[in-house]
Amino acid sequence: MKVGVVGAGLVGATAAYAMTLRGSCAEIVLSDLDLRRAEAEAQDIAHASPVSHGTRVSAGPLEELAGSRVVIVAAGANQQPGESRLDLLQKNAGIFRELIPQVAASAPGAVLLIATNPVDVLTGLSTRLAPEQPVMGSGTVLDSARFRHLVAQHAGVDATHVHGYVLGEHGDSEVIAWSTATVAGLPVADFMAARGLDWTPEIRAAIESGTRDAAAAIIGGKRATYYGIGAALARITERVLGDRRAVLTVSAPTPQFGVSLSLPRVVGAGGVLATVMPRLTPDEETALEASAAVLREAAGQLEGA
Ligand SMILES: NC(=O)C1=CN([C@@H]2O[C@H](COP(=O)(O)OP(=O)(O)OC[C@H]3O[C@@H](n4cnc5c(N)ncnc54)[C@H](O)[C@@H]3O)[C@@H](O)[C@H]2O)C=CC1
Ligand SMILES: CC(=O)C(=O)O
Repeated sequence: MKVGVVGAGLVGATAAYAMTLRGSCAEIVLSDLDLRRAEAEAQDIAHASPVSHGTRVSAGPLEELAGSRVVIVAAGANQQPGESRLDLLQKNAGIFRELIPQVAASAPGAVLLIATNPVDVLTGLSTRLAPEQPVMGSGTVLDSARFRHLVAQHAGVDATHVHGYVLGEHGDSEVIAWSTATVAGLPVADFMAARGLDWTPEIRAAIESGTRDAAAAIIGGKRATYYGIGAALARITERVLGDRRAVLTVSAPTPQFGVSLSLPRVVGAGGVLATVMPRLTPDEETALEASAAVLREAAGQLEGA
């Protein structure tokens, strides 16, 4: 099972490293405009292979993506401190208009997994640029992981026993859907009460801002985020390769909202197999519609540009 990674920068290389350590696939090919960088990253990651799962890791031009089952796209500019993801739109859309048709031609049939920001708008653009190809974006898989991590920290449990979804934009308007959140199968407030833990509006607000503002905080401290997204991309890729039918908040075009955004979706071979619309509170529904409106406006800026 072969996976392509286009854009061998911090995100693409970290995703390849995560897949190598996890044994997600048999072969990884890295491609980048800067082929020397891709070759150096591939060589460095390949040195982890004999002491992990023996994954074959190489670098090459886009043509070498042929035969990939999934191609992760992480090519393009990242945020500078103070920039929003949407500020990257015109620059990265310009890159995608040239790149995505070439990726699709090189790896027909592969699921395109978009990571480049603003990921929702670029996922929508990619579905138009590669109409024959299954396309999804990493969306709020990372944000949902950040949310689960923070709830788990407060609850004092392993984060794999915390569930809950962040919906809408992977960005400032994202919706932290508390109504979907559980710890050990209990609504969060019930779990905290059962364990005698404080559960105040201030604690909830801190978890919300810690989730929404995580990227800005990390970029402020070390200029980029890559470990969380690298692991998330490996996980999504494995779910496609293994046809695992995992429920993940990936981004995909959503007719109900007229734009690509994140909702819980069943992910397996071929990408998104179904969407599961959660039962939200009225406030969450309003926030989700507002997030969709932000994305529709951003997507509208691409038309004719
Ligand atoms: N979806 C998510 O949750 C996350 C998304 N990101 C996004 O991922 C993207 C990449 O970020 P980093 O890896 O930190 O940036 P980076 O600057 O380290 O790497 C970007 C790479 O893209 C390459 N590139 C540019 N144009 C290309 C083209 N036409 N063809 C092939 N390669 C090309 C560059 O040569 C560079 O190696 C950014 O847009 C960033 O905002 C970052 C973190 C999380
Ligand atoms: C940069 C980015 O999108 C993130 O870390 O969430």
